[in-house]
Amino acid sequence: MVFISNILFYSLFITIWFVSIFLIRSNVKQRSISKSQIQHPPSPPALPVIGHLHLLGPSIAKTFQALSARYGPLMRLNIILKNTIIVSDAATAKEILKDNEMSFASRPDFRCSGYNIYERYTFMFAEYGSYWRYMKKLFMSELLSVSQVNYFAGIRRDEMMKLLESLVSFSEKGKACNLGMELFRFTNNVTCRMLMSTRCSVSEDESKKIWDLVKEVEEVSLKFSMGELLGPLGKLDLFGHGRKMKAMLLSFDSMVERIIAEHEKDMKSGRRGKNKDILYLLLEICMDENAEVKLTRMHIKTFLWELFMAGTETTMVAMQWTIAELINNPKQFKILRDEINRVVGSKRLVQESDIPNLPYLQGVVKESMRLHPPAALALRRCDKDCKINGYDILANERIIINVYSIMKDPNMWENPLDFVPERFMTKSQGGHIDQVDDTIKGQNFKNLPFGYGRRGCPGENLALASTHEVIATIVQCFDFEVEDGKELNVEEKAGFTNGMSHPLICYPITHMNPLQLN
Ligand code: HEM
Repeated sequence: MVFISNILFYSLFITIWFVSIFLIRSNVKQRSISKSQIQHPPSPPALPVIGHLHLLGPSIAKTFQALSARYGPLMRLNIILKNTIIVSDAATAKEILKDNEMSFASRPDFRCSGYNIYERYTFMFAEYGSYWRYMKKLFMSELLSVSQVNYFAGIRRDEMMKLLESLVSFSEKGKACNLGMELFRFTNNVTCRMLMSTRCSVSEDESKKIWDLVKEVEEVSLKFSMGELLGPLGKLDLFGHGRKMKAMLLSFDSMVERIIAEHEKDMKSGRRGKNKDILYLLLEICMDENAEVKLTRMHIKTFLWELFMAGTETTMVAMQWTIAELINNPKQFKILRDEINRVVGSKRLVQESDIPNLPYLQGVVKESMRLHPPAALALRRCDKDCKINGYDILANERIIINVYSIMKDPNMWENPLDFVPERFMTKSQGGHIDQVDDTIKGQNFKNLPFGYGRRGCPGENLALASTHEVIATIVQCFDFEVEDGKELNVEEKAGFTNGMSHPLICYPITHMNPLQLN
C-alpha cells in the first residue's frame, strides 16, 4: 500500500514538475541576461530544462561522492535554477569553513511556504546575525554550560540503567532485540528530560509513536522539499505534504504549550529549585526585561523542536553504527573490552569520569563516525561573491560540504572503507600507552563529523558524553549474537540522517550483570 502510494506520488510529481518547469522556463527566458566572465567550478553536462536533476540518486551523499571523483573537489550543480556548490575534499573544506568562514556563516534558505509554523523563528537555519549570535552564546554559556551538562549527567545515567536493564531482560528470555529501538528510547528520553523534564517513552508503544513521528517528519519534509523543484507550483502543496507537516508541528506545539504552562506554574510557586531543564532556563530569559534579544514563546518552541530534531536521531545513529561495527569486528570488540577491564575492572560500571582514560573507546567512536557520519552533509550559503580554488562562488549559491566523502577520501585515509580505530591512536614516547590522536580533531579538515567553526555542531560534547558512556557499558556487560551467526548488514539508508538500512536485530548475552553491581 505504502509502495503504491509512493509510486503514485512520484509519477504525479514528475508530471506536474515537467509542466511547471515549462512554465518557469518560458518565464526565465524572457528575463535571461547575457553571461559574464565568471569562472564557475566544473559541472557535469546538464540536460536542457532539468539541469543536473537526473544525476541525483537515492543517497545524495554517495551521488555527490561519485560525481566529484570525475569533476573534482569543487563542483557546481544546477538543479532547476538553484546553483549548488559541492565540496568534497579536506583542503577545499578548509578554504570554505576556515579561511573564508565569514562568507559562509549562514545556512541556505529552505522556506516551506508557511507550512512550517516555526520557519520565522529558526535557530538552525538563521542568518548569521544578532539573533543567531545571541542564541549561540546562550547555548554555550548557559543551556549547555559545564554545570548544566554535569547536571544532565544524572539523567543520562538514570536512562542508561534502564537501557541496560532492558538488555538483561532480553538476555534472560533468550529473545532477540531491536537494539536500534532500545538506543532510540534512551536518546529520546534523555533529550526530553533535558529539554523539558518529561519522559516520553515509558512503554514500548509510546517509544514507537515517537520513533514514528521523527521518521514521518523526516520523510514528509524530504518530499515537501522536493516541491521546491516545482517552483511556484510547489507552494500549492498539491500532494498535501506541507499540510501534513503543519499538522505534526501543531500537535508538537500544543504538547509543548501544556508543558510550558506547567513550568510557569512551578516558577510562580518557586517549586523548581536548583534543577532547571532547558525550557525553564529559556522561560527565565524570556521574562528578563534587560535581555539583549527579546525571546518570544515561538522562539522557545522552535528552539526546542530543533534541538529535538538535531540531537536525538543523530546521537542514536552514532551509537547504533558503533555497536554494529563492533559486532562485525570481534577483534576490536575484544580490545575495547580488555581496555575497560584494565582501567575500570569488573566491580563497577564505567562512568563518564573514566572516559579520558579509555583512549581505545574514543578511537572506536571516532572511527565509527568517520565511516558512518550521522550527518553526512553540512549546509552553508555563500553570503558574498568570493574565489575558492581559483573559481568564482557567487552570493546566495548553496554550499554542501560532503562530510561523507571527505571522511572516506582515499588520498587522506588508508583503506578508508575498513573499520580501524587504531588510525586515531598514537603511542606515547615510552611506546606502550596508546593515546587518542587529537590532532585529527577538526583542524586538518579530513575528519568533520560535527562540522566546523561558528556554525559547527554545538551539541558535540553532549553527544559524545552519551555515546562514550553507553558504548562502554554495553561492551562491558554484554556479548552479542546475530541470527544464524551471520554478519550484520551495514548498508546505509537514504535520508537526512545517515542511518542503517536494516534494523539492528541481535541477541544480547549478559557477560557481567549490571544490575548485580553496587
Ligand atoms: C552524534 C551526534 C551529532 C552529530 C554527528 C551532529 C552533527 C552536526 C553537524 C555536521 C552539524 C552542521 C555543522 C556545520 O555546518 O558545520 C550540526 C549542527 C547542529 N547540531 Fe549537531 N550533531 C549531533 C548531535 C547534536 C546534539 C546532541 C545537539 C543538541 C542538543 C545538536 C544540535 C545542533 C544544532 C543546534 C546545530 C545547528 C548549529 C547552527 O546552525 O549554528 N547536535 N550537527
